[in-house]
Amino acid sequence: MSARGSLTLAGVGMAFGPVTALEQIDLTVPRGQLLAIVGASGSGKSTLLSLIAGLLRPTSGSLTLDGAEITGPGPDRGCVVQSGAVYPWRTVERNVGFGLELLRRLPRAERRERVAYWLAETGLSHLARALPKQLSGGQRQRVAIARALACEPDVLLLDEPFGALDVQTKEDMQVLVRRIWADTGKTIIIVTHDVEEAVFLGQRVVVLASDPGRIASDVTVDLPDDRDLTVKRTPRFIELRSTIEDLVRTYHRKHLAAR
Ligand SMILES: Nc1ncnc2c1ncn2[C@@H]1O[C@H](COP(=O)(O)OP(=O)(O)OP(=O)(O)O)[C@@H](O)[C@H]1O
Repeated sequence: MSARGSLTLAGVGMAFGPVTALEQIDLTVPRGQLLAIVGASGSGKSTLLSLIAGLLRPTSGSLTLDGAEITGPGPDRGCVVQSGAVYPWRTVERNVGFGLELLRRLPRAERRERVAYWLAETGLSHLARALPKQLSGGQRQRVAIARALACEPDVLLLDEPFGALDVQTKEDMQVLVRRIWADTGKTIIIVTHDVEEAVFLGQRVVVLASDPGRIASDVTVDLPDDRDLTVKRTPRFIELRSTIEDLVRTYHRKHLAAR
C-alpha cells in the first residue's frame, strides 16, 4: 500500500487569457481515495487534471501533494489519457518499461521484474513482445495504465481513458481500475463524461459546473467497496446515477441560459 498520495487544492483558479476555465476550486483528496470528476464539456475537467499533473500552473491558489507544492510533473503522479499515447515502435514490454528507463536508474533486473509484474496485473503478459499496432483499443489502454503504474506513482490520474472503447471493453477496464485500486491503495482520480462509469468507479463523485468551471456538487458514493458490475443493477446505483446525471444537466443548462 502506498503511504503517500494526499492532495489539497486551495482556491485554485485557472484563466487562459479572457477564458476562466476554473475558479476557486477547494478540494481535498485523502490518500487512497478513488475520486471521479464529471461535468459538461468545457467545465474544466481536463484543466483540473493537468493542474494536478503539473502540466499547467494555476493562475491563482495552490495545489499540494503530501504538503509539497506541485510545481511541475513528477514521478509521484502517473497519467493516462484517452488516446493512450503508446509508442508504436516499442513492444508492449518496452512501452511499459519506458518511464522506468527515463525516470529512475533502476537495475535492469528490477526493471524487468516490475514490468513483468504490471504486465501480469493488467492481463498483458501474453502480449509482451507485441507491437501496439497488433493490439485492440482496450489492450492499448492497458499498456498505458501499466506504464503509468510501473513508475509506482502515489497518484494515478486518468483523463477519459475509456471514452473511445466499446461498452464491453470499457466495463472490463472499469473492473481493472477497481482491482488495481483495491490491490495498491493508491489515490486515483478519473475524469469522465460517463456518469455510470463515475458512480461505478468512484467512492466520491465531484460534479463541475461550467463558465467558470467550479465545484457544483460533491457526492459520496455509498456503495460497497468490493463492488462488481452487478452493482449497476441495484436501486442505490440507479438512484445515484440519476441524481448525478440531473446535476450535470442542470449545471449545463444554467450555463447555456447564462449565455
Ligand atoms: N490551452 C488552452 N487555451 C485556451 N483555452 C483553453 C485551453 N485549455 C482549455 N481551455 C478552455 O478552458 C475551458 C475548460 O476546458 P477543459 O478542456 O478543461 O474542459 P473539459 O471539461 O475537460 O471539456 P471536455 O469534456 O470537452 O474535454 C474551456 O472553455 C476551454 O476552451
